[in-house]
Amino acid sequence: MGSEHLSARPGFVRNSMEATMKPVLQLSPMTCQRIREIDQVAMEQFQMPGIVLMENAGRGAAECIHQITPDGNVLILCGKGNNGGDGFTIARHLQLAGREVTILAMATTNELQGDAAIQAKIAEAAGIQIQVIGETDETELLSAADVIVDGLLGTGAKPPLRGRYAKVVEAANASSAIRIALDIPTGMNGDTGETGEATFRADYTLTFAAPKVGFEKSNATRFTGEVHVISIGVPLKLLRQFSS
Ligand SMILES: NC(=O)C1=CN([C@@H]2O[C@H](COP(=O)(O)OP(=O)(O)OC[C@H]3O[C@@H](n4cnc5c(N)ncnc54)[C@H](O)[C@@H]3O)[C@@H](O)[C@H]2O)[C@H](O)CC1
Ligand SMILES: [K+]
Repeated sequence: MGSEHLSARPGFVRNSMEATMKPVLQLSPMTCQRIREIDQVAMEQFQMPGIVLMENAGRGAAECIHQITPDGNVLILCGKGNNGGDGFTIARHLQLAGREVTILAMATTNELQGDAAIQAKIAEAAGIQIQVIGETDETELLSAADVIVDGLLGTGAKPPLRGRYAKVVEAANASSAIRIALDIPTGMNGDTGETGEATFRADYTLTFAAPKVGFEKSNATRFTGEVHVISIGVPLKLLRQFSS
């Protein structure tokens, strides 16, 4: 029996957020440095390669994006670091769910390093459309998007934005698309909540592992929008080590 008949069967659990498991332990807000310590402990003490953390982050974020915006084309802005790597990962999972996905990358794949480079190569092999800034009409891409995902900068960046990042963020803010930030709205300091003149104004922020302390600062919600915490799949024992 083809899968298309499965959903007709009464009691069939459709793929939805309800079907996605949530950690039993929610971590309190943390600094970016503390979050990076979670990565380090996961890799060094729990033998979890970084690419596994990124795959978990990307898949969890993709499921949430598909739940928040069940249809419409998605433009994913990918920076040069692992925040961008999350974006490449998300693109594959949204494509798998049948969504129309385009990536606007701030660098070519061979300029990327580490886990981000791996995810970008997988996305390329998967045939996902990747446009590189400066080699495409980004204004056209941004104005045509129904959903814009901000995978430009995360915990590894400190404002003010350098180079073309500010222009892309301002063009995204001017669009009528639903805006979803990955981890931290680009342009915001995750520790202080301070925002520069160009800060991604998100309707939703999907933040990894734990909320960032900066999100609690005044007027931060103007840029984070509704915050959802996305699990990166580290063991409960590790979460317990980091829960205050
Ligand atoms: N444990 C977790 O939560 C996990 C988080 N993941 C994701 O990884 C990013 C952090 O990645 P990292 O490579 O350390 O840094 P970024 O991608 O945020 O940025 C680095 C990148 O940006 C350039 N840069 C720095 N400052 C600026 C600036 N002011 N203007 C322009 N460009 C800047 C810098 O040169 C680098 O190229 C985290 O946020 C999560 O999204 C993992 O995927 C999973 C585990
Ligand atoms: K971001």
